Amino acid sequence: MSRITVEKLGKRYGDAVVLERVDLDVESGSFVAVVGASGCGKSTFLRILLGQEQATTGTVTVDGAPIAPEPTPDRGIVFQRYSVFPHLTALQNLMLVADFRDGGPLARVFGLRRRQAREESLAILERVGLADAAGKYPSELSGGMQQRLAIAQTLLGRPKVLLLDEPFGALDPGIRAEMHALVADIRAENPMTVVMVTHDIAEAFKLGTRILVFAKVRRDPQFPEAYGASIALDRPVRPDAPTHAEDVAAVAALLGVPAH
Ligand SMILES: Nc1ncnc2c1ncn2[C@@H]1O[C@H](COP(=O)(O)OP(=O)(O)OP(=O)(O)O)[C@@H](O)[C@H]1O
Repeated sequence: MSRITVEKLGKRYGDAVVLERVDLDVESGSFVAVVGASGCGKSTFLRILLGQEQATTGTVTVDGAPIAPEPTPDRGIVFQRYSVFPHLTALQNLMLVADFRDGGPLARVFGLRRRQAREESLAILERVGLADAAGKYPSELSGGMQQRLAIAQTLLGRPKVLLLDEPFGALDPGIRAEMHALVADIRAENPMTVVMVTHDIAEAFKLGTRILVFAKVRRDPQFPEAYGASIALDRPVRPDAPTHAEDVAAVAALLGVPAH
């Protein structure tokens, strides 16, 4: 597990300020759900946590160390539309991750470890409901199936920090509920720190242990790009208050949407 510390983070693209004064300390093992209006900088924030994007000001550390600019197996991400490798079957896509996790990208895993990697890959395919699709190529899978394969791929990497950018948005409600249960199970098996962006307030309260609302705290109607979003609300999800009615209302009010 990993502790994430964000201090005085700011991000601008040209003259447009996207994020400003973001301060955040995420305890190891937390599940932080981030909500906010479209375009307020949530994905940008995740890309900074991934190391894919540089902050303009401020610092981000994981367990006290700056974020490495290149991907590492410690951090896994699932995007809203994740592209898996098109020239590999579902099983091969997963075995590639197991190879990478167990020995780095150039390592070949032989013998017993390879058999274990295959078994583990088949097991997670089963858990995401793709057992019958092991030999299929991504182009032969529906969008929702590809997304489930992408989720399986990231979970198989057993990242210490899991970043989720609306990973369930395109899935139908039944499958989405199954994926929620899978993420909860995998978290129980392999403790990890999760930051998830979602548009769905109910999903945020269902999965999160803490809810953040990103919104502009300062505004200038003449110059809308002069100020960026920061954390406008930060609430723990209290297990003893199963309906979260007051907190849901506070989040919905900030987002300008009905609280139901
Ligand atoms: N590479 C980039 N260059 C210039 N502007 C960018 C870049 N990436 C994002 N932006 C701008 O930064 C702002 C924040 O974008 P971002 O995708 O982080 O928002 P978001 O909150 O994730 O939105 P959504 O909920 O719609 O996915 C937007 O105005 C976007 O146009």
